[in-house]
Amino acid sequence: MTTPAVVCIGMAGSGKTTFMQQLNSHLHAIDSPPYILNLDPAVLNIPYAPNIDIRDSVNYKEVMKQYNLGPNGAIITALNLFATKIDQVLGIVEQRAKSVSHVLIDTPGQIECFVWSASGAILLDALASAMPTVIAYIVDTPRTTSPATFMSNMLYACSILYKTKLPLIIVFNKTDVVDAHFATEWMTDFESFQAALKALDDDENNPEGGSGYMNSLMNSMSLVLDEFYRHLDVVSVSAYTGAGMKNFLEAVDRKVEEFNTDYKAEMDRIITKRQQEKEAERQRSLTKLMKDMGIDSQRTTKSKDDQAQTISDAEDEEDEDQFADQFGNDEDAEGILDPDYEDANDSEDAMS
Ligand SMILES: Nc1nc2c(ncn2[C@@H]2O[C@H](COP(=O)(O)OP(=O)(O)OP(=O)(O)O)[C@@H](O)[C@H]2O)c(=O)[nH]1
Repeated sequence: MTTPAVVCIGMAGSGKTTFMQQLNSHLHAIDSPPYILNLDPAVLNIPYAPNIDIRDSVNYKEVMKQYNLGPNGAIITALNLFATKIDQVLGIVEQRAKSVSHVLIDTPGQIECFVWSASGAILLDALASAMPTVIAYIVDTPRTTSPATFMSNMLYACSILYKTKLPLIIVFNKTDVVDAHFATEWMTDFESFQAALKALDDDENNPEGGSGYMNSLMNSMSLVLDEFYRHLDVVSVSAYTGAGMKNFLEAVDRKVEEFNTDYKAEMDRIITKRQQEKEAERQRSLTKLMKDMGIDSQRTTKSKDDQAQTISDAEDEEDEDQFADQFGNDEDAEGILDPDYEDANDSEDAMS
């Protein structure tokens, strides 16, 4: 499938939801409407109409009450509950994606709840195995003008790239307030960033000026980031005015190409693993069923020398041989879900 999925990730208040709204309007205006998923269970109002909304299947407040959780724990648990439905959701998305230009996904502002949770990984893996998937990391440009904050933000983006292994676009948002030129310059010209760091250090009145240790750390970090920047696409947008949406879509196209050439092999490995896990699960259920029905297990594991009595017997043997080749060790086929996921599965009350 070639319709790309764009997953919007960004710190709280960076403008993900507004960006999604603007992108949605832009795509409608150019007559290529997207399909939209909201994965933020705690959001109150969404200024666009999502096609699939996590809030329709998981009641966030009920999750908080039932599990006695705080806001972040409840977001993670809500995502876990939603992940139990991923096969159904993906089936619908794959079906609908055929008739839309893009699949857009909004995520919670608590980045770690999504990127670092088991359910976030399951959702992203499932998505990337079905269609080219690109991360749009939304940055609040006016809040990133100091070199130290800028570097922290870029390190966060780097950790997302490292964790998801998906192509990443840095989206400098709110450029109607502050032009992102300073940021793009820092990313392309190492010396200008060093100069900004030095100016910060020389300014005695600036509380962000660091100690000798901090300065040397920031210098080393900026060298590491220089390598990270080479693999990125950077765009400046204003989710408020709509500026930069065309550039963003062009960047998505470039990243889709990169996904197909660089990331597909890794994704294919994940698909194969998932198929093996499914097959192992099927086989486990079959073995259990046969045991429950009192069918002699010897018959299913008879030696190759035994003569097949019927055609179906012969086919069974073939299947079993293939299975044995693939799953000599049952442990290889253990489920990909964490225990939280299993626990969440037990709870029907929080899910409507
Ligand atoms: N000036 C300006 N304000 C923006 C822009 N994009 C978003 N905002 C404002 O920034 C604030 C946060 O925007 P949201 O879209 O709710 O941010 P979010 O990242 O979805 O927030 P969470 O859902 O809490 O993580 C709102 O007041 C928006 O109006 C922009 O491009 N320019």
